[in-house]
Amino acid sequence: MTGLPLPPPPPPPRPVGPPPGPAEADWALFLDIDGTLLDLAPRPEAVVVPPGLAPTLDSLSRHLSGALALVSGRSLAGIDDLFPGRRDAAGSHGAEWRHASRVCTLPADWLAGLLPRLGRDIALPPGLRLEPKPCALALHYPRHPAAEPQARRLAEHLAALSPARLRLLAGKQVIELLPDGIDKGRAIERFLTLPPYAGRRPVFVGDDRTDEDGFAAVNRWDGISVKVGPEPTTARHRLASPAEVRHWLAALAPSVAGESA
Ligand SMILES: O=P(O)(O)OC[C@H]1O[C@H](O[C@H]2O[C@H](CO)[C@@H](O)[C@H](O)[C@H]2O)[C@H](O)[C@@H](O)[C@@H]1O
Repeated sequence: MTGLPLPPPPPPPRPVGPPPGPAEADWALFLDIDGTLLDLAPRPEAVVVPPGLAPTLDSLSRHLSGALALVSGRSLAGIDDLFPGRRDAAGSHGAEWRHASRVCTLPADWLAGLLPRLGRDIALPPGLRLEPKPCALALHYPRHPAAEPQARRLAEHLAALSPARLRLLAGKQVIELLPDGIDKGRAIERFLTLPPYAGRRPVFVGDDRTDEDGFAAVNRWDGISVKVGPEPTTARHRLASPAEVRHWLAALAPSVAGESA
């Protein structure tokens, strides 16, 4: 009996090595939060910030003359709850952005129009948790992997209802709606046009599919892209876990080695 040929197996993760260290003084360091700096938790509010991590970031920031920014899917307010100090950051995947004292947030009338309808005249699948942000909406389906198609269908429905052009972004047990044209790569490139980031070699560490835009941008700038975890990636270096990231960061700034792991 002849059958159709089997499709080729998916390519294995690229054998990329660990990132270099210690930090060169001309790096611009961009760090994702969930799954990178912090271990994942069942709920966004359940993550734990190890006590030595913020001092490590502060020390590295000084070493890099301030060229360190957090680049996260969390809102800026959510970032500040975890890492106080109004650090440079891109929040909501870049829909919110803070550089020194300057803050930019995209208008989000589309979200104000949709939110009241959710659960009232738009049904929510069981197990779905909504996380509204200033200009993005995350649909979490924790511990319900089977809910992913329903979450995706709902997100597509909401995007179709919205007068704004939106994009869907799939992360770990989450689908997010955010304005079209927003991604972490653009957020990083925006920092790279401004002091103290301009002229430096970008380094971006992230763990999720939502970080691939950031890796692509950093690769274009001949920077150092670091994937956390085993999944396929376009990043050129790899670390196994957030604990490895924290060890690597501590070793980048020798004066604080061992504080944050
Ligand atoms: O870009 P990041 O800093 O990695 O943020 C991505 C999303 O992180 C949060 O959700 C994720 O982490 C939670 C805590 O570990 C986890 O419970 C959830 O399943 C993950 O999707 C955050 O809630 C989102 O707003 C961020 O976009």
